Amino acid sequence: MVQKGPRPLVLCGPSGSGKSTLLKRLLKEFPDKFGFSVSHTTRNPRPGEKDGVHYHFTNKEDMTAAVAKGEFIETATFSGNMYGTSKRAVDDVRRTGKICVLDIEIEGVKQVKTTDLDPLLVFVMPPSIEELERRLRARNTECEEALRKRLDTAIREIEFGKQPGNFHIIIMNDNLDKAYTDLREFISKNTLDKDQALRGL
Ligand SMILES: Nc1ncnc2c1ncn2[C@@H]1O[C@H](COP(=O)(O)OP(=O)(O)OP(=O)(O)O)[C@@H](O)[C@H]1O
Repeated sequence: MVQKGPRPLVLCGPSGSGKSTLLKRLLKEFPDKFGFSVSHTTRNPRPGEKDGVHYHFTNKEDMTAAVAKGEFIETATFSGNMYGTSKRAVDDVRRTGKICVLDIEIEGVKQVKTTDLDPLLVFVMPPSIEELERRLRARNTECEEALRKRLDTAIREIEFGKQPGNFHIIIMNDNLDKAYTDLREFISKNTLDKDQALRGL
């Protein structure tokens, strides 16, 4: 059972839409207000990624066993790799009194909606598929095949993101400063608990 605490924040959107960039800015500006739920993944670390910080890096066998034991809130397979949020990862953040931020896939969002987590649901929208491709190419973290898969998936994700009722807000990440301001404003307005309100926003 996930412990009660501040309402979590879910960031979802196609690969390359800017979730990590927005999240990094939020955590940098408000280090004492937000905490990142560290996901598990079976994919290999990218250069610079640290185990336990960016992800808990694991393998399919261990992760499948932990999922079977009911240790995960949501899991998804993406580009051939498993991803998931463990109950412990969310509890670790909630125990500190911070707002727990989850960066998850659409399948994960659907699963989270069936739990009592009750998060604020944010979809980060890229300006276009063409621009998404430009950004992913410039990031230079994927091989051609992985990039193609991400772009194909992005088309379906954008459709889901646009459907009314699937998210509380769609943040258009055309201009990064504008997208960040929109995100901050949304969180500020929707943080109902006065104690966790983002004073000074
Ligand atoms: N508004 C923007 N304008 C231009 N470039 C941007 C903008 N937002 C993000 N980027 C760049 O696009 C790339 C993808 O962004 P980011 O890594 O944050 O995406 P992501 O959604 O977290 O992707 P993934 O799900 O694969 O981790 C990065 O190189 C980032 O610097």
